[in-house]
Parts: sequence; structure tokens; C-alpha cells
Amino acid sequence: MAFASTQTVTLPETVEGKKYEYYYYNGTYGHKREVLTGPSAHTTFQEIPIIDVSGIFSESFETRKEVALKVADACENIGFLLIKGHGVDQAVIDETYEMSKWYFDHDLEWKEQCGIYKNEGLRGYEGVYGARLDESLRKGDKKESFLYSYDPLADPTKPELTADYRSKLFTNQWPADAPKFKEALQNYQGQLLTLARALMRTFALGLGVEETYFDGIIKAPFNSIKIIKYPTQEPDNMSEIGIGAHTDFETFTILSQDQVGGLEVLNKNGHYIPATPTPGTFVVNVGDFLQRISNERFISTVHRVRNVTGQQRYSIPFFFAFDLDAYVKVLENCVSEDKPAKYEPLNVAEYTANLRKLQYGRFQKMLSQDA
Ligand SMILES: O=C(O)CCC(=O)C(=O)O
Ligand SMILES: [Fe+2]
Repeated sequence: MAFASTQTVTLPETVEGKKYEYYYYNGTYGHKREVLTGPSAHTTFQEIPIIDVSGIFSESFETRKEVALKVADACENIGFLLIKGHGVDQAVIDETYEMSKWYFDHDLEWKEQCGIYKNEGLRGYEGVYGARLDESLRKGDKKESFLYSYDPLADPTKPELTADYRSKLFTNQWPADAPKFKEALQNYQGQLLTLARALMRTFALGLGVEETYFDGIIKAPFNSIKIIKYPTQEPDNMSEIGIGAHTDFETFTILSQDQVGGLEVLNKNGHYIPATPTPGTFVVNVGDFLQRISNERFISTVHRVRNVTGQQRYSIPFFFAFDLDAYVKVLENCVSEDKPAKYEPLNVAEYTANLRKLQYGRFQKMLSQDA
């Protein structure tokens, strides 16, 4: 199927002869990147590479390291890559998509039973235009989603957790009388946790620290998973977006997308490059935590979705974080005299609580604007 997202729809802003692309980062909208062409343009990526990561499961350290260096190269220069050979069962992925379609086909009233603002942890259903990452648009993101988060019961490693830690994880909302839906989504969570932990070791190797360096802070990681449906949007309507331009705040994201297309990644010249769907792959992108700990050696890259394909699009991002009690600290080997640490340590629980507060504030503001 043709991938129809090369034309620009949400036009960059022009300020005093300069053009900018705006995006959402670290809880606020309005961060910007200048659009550069001609002699002022940087050397930057024009496509997203596909990397075979099957070697991360190898017994051989050399093989694991070889993959890690390739992955690190993509993380440094692009912040995005497609991975194949990831070890997740296709049947589990297919079942999750089937259940996602089944879920979104229900009427709004049924889906609203699990509305995210009924849940302390902001888990559950968010309707079309319910979020607005691009604040220059009157309406929000043209997508609907269902979010659930880390559940020790779905974790293949079955960690032992204190009652205090458990309470901080909050609880997921699941629709009543839908055991197959929950089972499929939890299976997906289990398989993705295994892949994410293996990839975390790959990032450690790529960053030049011990392979197991992060193992102690991904025991019960504060990850979230979203099933998303993007209705079609009109190619010429400049006030529509599937998801506004943003970076992911967590450590990294493993995203499954269907074959419809629409995900776009911002390069250093402010041009959007498609992350073209490729069967058998996941998209992996660096999040803000990984950018922080690597002192910006790895880049948390801006991306957005415009679904101008004329088809409904489904995707499933898995946002992998660290444990709630972990501190995200710049690695010593990523600091030098020329490159001092750009970030203070931050605690995952505090940071995510603050983001939830901001999200809740935006929700209240949207309600008052709609009133
Ligand atoms: O649906 C996609 O392809 C991307 C979703 C995304 O960027 C997000 O939810 O953070
Ligand atoms: Fe994202």
C-alpha cells in the first residue's frame, strides 16, 4: 500500500523569515526546531534503519556487543530504529490487534466505563480529541486509546514487591466481562517486558557501561502500554493531527504499528521523515530518560502521527521506564570537562506524578474551553 505522508499538512510556523516546527517536551508545548534547507542544513537522517536484533539473545558476548553498537549508532544519530528478530510471538501481536479492534468497536458509553479521569493513575480509555499535544490546534489529537500499566501479575519474572511499592503502581481499569481482552493485553505486556529488559542491556552495552548496569532499576518498571486507534484524517485539513509532535518521556518505547502508515520523525533540519511500516518489525525510540542518563548522547526524537491514508490506523506503543523508586542520573562515562552533566538526577515517581498533574490540568482546561 502506498505510504501517503510525504506532503506537509501542519505547516511549520514562520517567525521573522524563519520557519519552526513546534513540539511538546517535558510537560510543555512550544519547544521548537528551525526548519533548515540549502547550505544552512545539517547532515541528518532521511530514513529510519532496520536492525536485526536477534543477537541480543545470543550466548556470545561479542554477538550481543555487535548488535549494541549498531543500535547505539542509531540512537545517537536518529533516536529511532526499526528492529527485526525481536523474539515476540507474532500470534500474541495479532491477538492484541484483534482485541484492540474489538475494544474500539464498542460504543462510547461502554468505553467510557473505564474513562481515564475515573482512575487515580490515569489509566483506561481516552476518547477522540481527549488529549491535545499540539496546543496550536483548537481540537486535540484525532485518536482514541486505552492505557494500562505495569502489573506484576503479567511480569514473567514475578518480582517480590513491598506493599508500599505496590500501592504506588496504582491499579489498571479493565472493562467488565471482557476476560479475553485483558488476557491478550497482559500476554502482550509479558512478552514486551522480556524484550524491553533485553534491550535495556543492549543500551547499557552501547553506552559503554556493564551490560547488567540497569538490571537493579527495572525490577518492576513503571511502564505503560497504549492501544490506539486513529480515525482517518483529511489530507488538506491543516487543523487535524493524529498525535501532535512530542518526545516520549520514558526510557524508550517499543511501538507496534499496523501496515497503514502515518508515523513521522523529525530530523535535525526540522523535516518529518516517515517511519514506514515494515512487517515483522517494531519501532524503537529513545525517550527523555535515556537522553538524560546519556547526557544527550542518545537523542529523544520528536515524532507525530498524521493518518492521511484513508484507512483507520492501529498502533500499540509500549513505554518502558525505570522502577518508581529509581533516580535517573547522568552516567559518569557520559560526562567530561567539555561536556558537563546537563541534568540533575530525577526520581521516577516524582516526575511521573508531576506529569499526571499537568495532564489533569490540561484536561480541566479543555473542559472549561468546551463549556
Ligand atoms: O501511534 C504511533 O505510531 C505513535 C504513538 C506515539 O507516539 C505515542 O503514543 O507516544
Ligand atoms: Fe510518542
